[in-house]
Amino acid sequence: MSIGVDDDKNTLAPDDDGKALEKSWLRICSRLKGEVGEVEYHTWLTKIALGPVDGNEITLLLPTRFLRDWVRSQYGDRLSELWNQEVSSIRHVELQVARPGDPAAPVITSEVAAVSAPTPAPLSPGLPADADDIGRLENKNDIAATLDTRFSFDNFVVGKPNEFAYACARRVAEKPSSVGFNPLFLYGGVGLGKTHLMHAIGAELLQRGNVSVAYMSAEKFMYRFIAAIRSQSTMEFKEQLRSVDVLMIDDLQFLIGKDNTQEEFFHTFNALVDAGRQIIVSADKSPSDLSGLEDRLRTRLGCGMVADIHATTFELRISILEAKAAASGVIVPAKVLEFLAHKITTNVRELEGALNRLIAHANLFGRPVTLEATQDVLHDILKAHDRRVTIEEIQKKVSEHWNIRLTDMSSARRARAVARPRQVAMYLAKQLTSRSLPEIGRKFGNRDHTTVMHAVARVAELMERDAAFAEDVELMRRMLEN
Ligand SMILES: Nc1ncnc2c1ncn2[C@@H]1O[C@H](COP(=O)(O)OP(=O)(O)OP(=O)(O)O)[C@@H](O)[C@H]1O
Repeated sequence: MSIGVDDDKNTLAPDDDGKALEKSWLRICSRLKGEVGEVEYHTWLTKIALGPVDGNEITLLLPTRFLRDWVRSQYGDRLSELWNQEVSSIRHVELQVARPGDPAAPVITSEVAAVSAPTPAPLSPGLPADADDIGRLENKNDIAATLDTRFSFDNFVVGKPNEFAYACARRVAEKPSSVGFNPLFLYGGVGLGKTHLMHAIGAELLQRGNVSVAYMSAEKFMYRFIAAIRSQSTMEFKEQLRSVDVLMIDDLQFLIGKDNTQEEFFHTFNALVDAGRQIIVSADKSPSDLSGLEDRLRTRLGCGMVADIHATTFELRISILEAKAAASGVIVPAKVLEFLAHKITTNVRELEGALNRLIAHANLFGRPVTLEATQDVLHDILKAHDRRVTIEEIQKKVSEHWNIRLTDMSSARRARAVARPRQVAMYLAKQLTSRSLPEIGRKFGNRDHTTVMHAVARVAELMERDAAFAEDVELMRRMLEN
């Protein structure tokens, strides 16, 4: 969940009392302001506050979850780059929700920083902002990480592609360490809900009480391990890890090629499983496909329950969007949800990000969400997902289907046998690409954008009235999308 960059330039002095960081933060704020402009900066970025630094990670705090998610999706990478440029030892920016009275509570916000010289901030590396979401652990701070309370079983939308993984996760949350479910190995493509399920398991276990849970990414595991070696406290680190009831390691593929960390993980893994503790691991591939991991580790990882999260289906994407739209309280028309589910197909995180942007826009400007507004607000995202269908392909397929000449897509002929397929092609160009109306018009013999608008409206109207025609157009769309 943290954002990282790689580069080595300036480093943070070990005895830095926070002043250098404050100065860096001031410079970052002023650069950001210059880059995004006054309005954006004041809308989204003035509420960020400096949190603690822990090794190569700096925490930035935001007052609400909504702002945290927004800043993460829109500015996360840039913040990370800017921090790394300022202090090369900082490779990760962790965005968290601040809590009042938190020991690591923010003192320097970007708002303060942007207008006046700050007073020094106490940058004590205390508990993370969501400290009480952490499982009960001896020496809590060292190995525990926050569980993200956004991710629960209740808000995980279940469909065919993920029902098995979901059932396994629930089972482990109810009865950890059952034979056959230890380890639980969750795998699947990027952004399909592995982390969500792990956090949900953690939250459920903690709610049931009396267990200690540790969750961390494999990357964090490695950094902690290296830090322990540096500070000559590996024994302590091992003991902490081996004292938990449930250990969850996310994105295990990160350990490929990191032989020493793998070795350490292998021993921890064995010690925990042998002691009857539960291990939950996620990765982007199945244990047998994780070439680059040691064989003995792969074999052990595959010994328990291996559950695959498959790519989403259109139906699942619609259900996820419906659930998230309902939770936001903003009315998002079914047409818009379908449009998004058609356009963004591979990654739920991106799908969610697109919806969040629409919702933020609607909230900010008090305007209803419409298909037109969606195409406008999400122009950049849609463009990135557009590569599959070009207007030329649409014209070719439609001409073949209605048996007209390809040149008639641009000709001035107005006979219905030609004009109707041309209108359908314009309609599909509007639906399946992110080209603007004037751009589409140009591709159809330099027609005016109002002609395209008329064509789009006419085809939509005909589809409402004529089921056979609607079926034809839908068939075209599916053929073009595949
Ligand atoms: N079935 C689902 N129901 C609700 N939300 C989902 C579902 N699947 C994924 N998400 C959401 O999509 C986003 C990405 O999910 P998550 O971080 O769990 O993916 P991941 O598989 O761990 O990705 P990565 O491979 O990048 O680690 C999260 O905000 C999560 O809540």
